Amino acid sequence: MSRFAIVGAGAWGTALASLYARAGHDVTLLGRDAETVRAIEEDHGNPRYLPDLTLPDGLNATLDPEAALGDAGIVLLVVPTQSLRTATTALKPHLRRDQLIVLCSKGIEQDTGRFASDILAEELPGHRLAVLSGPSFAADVARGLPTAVTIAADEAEAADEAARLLSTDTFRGYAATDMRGVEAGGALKNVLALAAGAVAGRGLGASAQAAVITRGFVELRRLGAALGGRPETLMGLSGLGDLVLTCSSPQSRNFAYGIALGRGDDRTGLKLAEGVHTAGIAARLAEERGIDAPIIATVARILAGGMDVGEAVQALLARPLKREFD
Ligand SMILES: NC(=O)C1=CN([C@@H]2O[C@H](COP(=O)(O)OP(=O)(O)OC[C@H]3O[C@@H](n4cnc5c(N)ncnc54)[C@H](OP(=O)(O)O)[C@@H]3O)[C@@H](O)[C@H]2O)C=CC1
Ligand SMILES: O=C(CO)COP(=O)(O)O
Repeated sequence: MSRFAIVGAGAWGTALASLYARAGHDVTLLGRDAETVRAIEEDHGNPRYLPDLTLPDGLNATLDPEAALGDAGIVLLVVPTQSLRTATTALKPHLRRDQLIVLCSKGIEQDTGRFASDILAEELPGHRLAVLSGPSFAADVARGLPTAVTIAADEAEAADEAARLLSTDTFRGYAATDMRGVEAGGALKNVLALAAGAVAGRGLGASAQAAVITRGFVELRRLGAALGGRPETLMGLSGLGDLVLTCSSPQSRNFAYGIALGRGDDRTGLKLAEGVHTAGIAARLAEERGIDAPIIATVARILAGGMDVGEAVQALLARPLKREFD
């Protein structure tokens, strides 16, 4: 059994910690909020991020980075993308080159256009990295429901090894060598889920929602490929698979945020929706590369306050007709 350290005691970090503790691994969750750490240790729960779930007995939580990371063989980084650089910098003195670092965030750093693996390469050069991404709601994984994800590393053997280490009897990891494609799919599907949610929230109908998901997938494939992802990765679990999940369930925080946008509801206090932080930079990356991505650009404009959802729908429908496949 391996020693796991999981950084970030939010919904996804706590779910992955539960998964690996149930599978018999020695797991320590590193939090930064004393009450959350206390609740995990003493009450076997994380009411702030995963209410109504009982966490397994063997799951430890701490505020002390050295206690969590010191003798861990596998370190999962599970913080929001915009916090990843700060979190990594703070942990640097506690991390070792022989540890496998697994990146679980889904987004693009908004000031730099960097993905998680770029941030790690800059902040912790020479460390072994894997990316874990795919259709996987925290509450499902924490409950032990069957889940399949992509686990990518630079080399095939390293990816196979990471997938073996990170799979359990309910959590099936498919190995891949296209880290960039996996990261691009995970980041862009969140932006598209905002669009699909806005369509649902505005009551535009199931047909419009299917159109947005399908045309959104065209944009994910175009931009994902321009950013260096392989077509088959973008068609896989971490691309199409996660797009389907996130664009079709209010359990998704991005879809739920989109619903609020579509309804014109107040969005203060909603849970983390990574797409809100990724939309602007994704639109900019598309523009810089000459990639046609009107849905992503429209989401970015709505979030920046440049148009409302009604105007956005009119503008998208008024675009010149074109061939479906160019
Ligand atoms: N939830 C899900 O179903 C899934 C989420 N993901 C991805 O995982 C990432 C994390 O999401 P999720 O756990 O759901 O988010 P949550 O909002 O539920 O939790 C985020 C956690 O990160 C902590 N955190 C934030 N900044 C730092 C920092 N600088 N140092 C240490 N801890 C920090 C927060 O601490 P505090 O409480 O103190 O603010 C909080 O515990 C996102 O990129 C998301 O897209 C991927 C797959 C599934
Ligand atoms: O990434 C996820 C599912 O794969 C979680 O989606 P949300 O962040 O939208 O809740």
